[in-house]
Amino acid sequence: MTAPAAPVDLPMPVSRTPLVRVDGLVKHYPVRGGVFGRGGKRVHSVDGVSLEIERGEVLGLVGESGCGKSTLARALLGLTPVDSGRVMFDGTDVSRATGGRERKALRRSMQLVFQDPLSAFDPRMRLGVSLEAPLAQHRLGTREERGQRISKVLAQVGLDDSYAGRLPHECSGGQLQRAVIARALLLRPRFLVCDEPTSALDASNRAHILNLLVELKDRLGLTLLMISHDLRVVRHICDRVAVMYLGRVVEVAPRHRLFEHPAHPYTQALLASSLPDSPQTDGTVSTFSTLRGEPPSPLSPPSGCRFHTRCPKAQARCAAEAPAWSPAQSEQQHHVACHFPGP
Ligand SMILES: Nc1ncnc2c1ncn2[C@@H]1O[C@H](COP(=O)(O)OP(=O)(O)OP(=O)(O)O)[C@@H](O)[C@H]1O
Repeated sequence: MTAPAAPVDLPMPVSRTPLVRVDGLVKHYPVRGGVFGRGGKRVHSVDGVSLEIERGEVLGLVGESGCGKSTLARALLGLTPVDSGRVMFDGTDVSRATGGRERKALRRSMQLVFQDPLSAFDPRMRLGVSLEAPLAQHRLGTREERGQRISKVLAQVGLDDSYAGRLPHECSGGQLQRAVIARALLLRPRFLVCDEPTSALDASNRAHILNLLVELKDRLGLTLLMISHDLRVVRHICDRVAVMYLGRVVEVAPRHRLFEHPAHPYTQALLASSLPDSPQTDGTVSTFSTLRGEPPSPLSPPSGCRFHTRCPKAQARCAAEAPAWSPAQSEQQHHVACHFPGP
């Protein structure tokens, strides 16, 4: 099957040494069976995404459910084949790293922190056994050295050695999420993709886990991609934020710029819907319109700007032409893909 062409390339500012660089990434899923199968339709999950993640930063990725965040994350990690585009991790092409040694090195460097701690571990296995598996798979250390490594990562996430002997159901949700993070740290990665790491937790555990991630990032020199539909999570810990809508990134900005001067109407609506009482820099409360209606189907996304069917500012041009990237209000690090950006 021929790969669909990237509908738009989204040229982003090029940093000399980003840890991760994504160029025009496209991932469409074929729909088999059912009424859609006959027409050979495809789900446009990720549709021409380009972005960079700097070393040592926490990049937030936000957007409504189904906009393609997890698909993008899996593609970044080389866990799903892409149709076109490229992911470079520290100079290595992730999608082309097929050699055993290169793939193994990438697997060790890039780790995923799952969102549901309960399903992350085999319920019948003690945590220590589950934690030893990745070390054994990579043939790292003797039995004793693996035990020492497990103790070390457990300590790093705030759990004592006794947790190695526990079954998953003998831990609370917060403790289990710490164990999930410990497992991600076992192989000494440099890049963690955290896919909704706190969505299954209550407010107090959520704050503890987010603080732990920031602390580990600083202590271990990690780079993080923090995926969340919850803007409060992103506001809490991210340096920059990328906003995704229906398979495309529409705005990227440093955190304070995004929350105080959102330029894309979608970002503005997302903020107004999720954080209605959030004060602006001038002390007033957001006056942006909240999100209207449901996102269109990713099986046949709208032409031009994908947000035009829900956008309060939409004009004829928005349906006809996909907007190119431009700096928002001449801010170097703030970029937006919109024909009519701004307040
Ligand atoms: N394996 C798959 N086969 C077919 N369609 C898929 C597959 N995985 C994801 N999709 C579709 O791709 C689109 C993007 O899904 P994805 O899970 O990446 O979005 P998301 O933003 O992470 O959503 P959520 O926040 O709900 O997890 C959705 O329409 C989804 O149904």
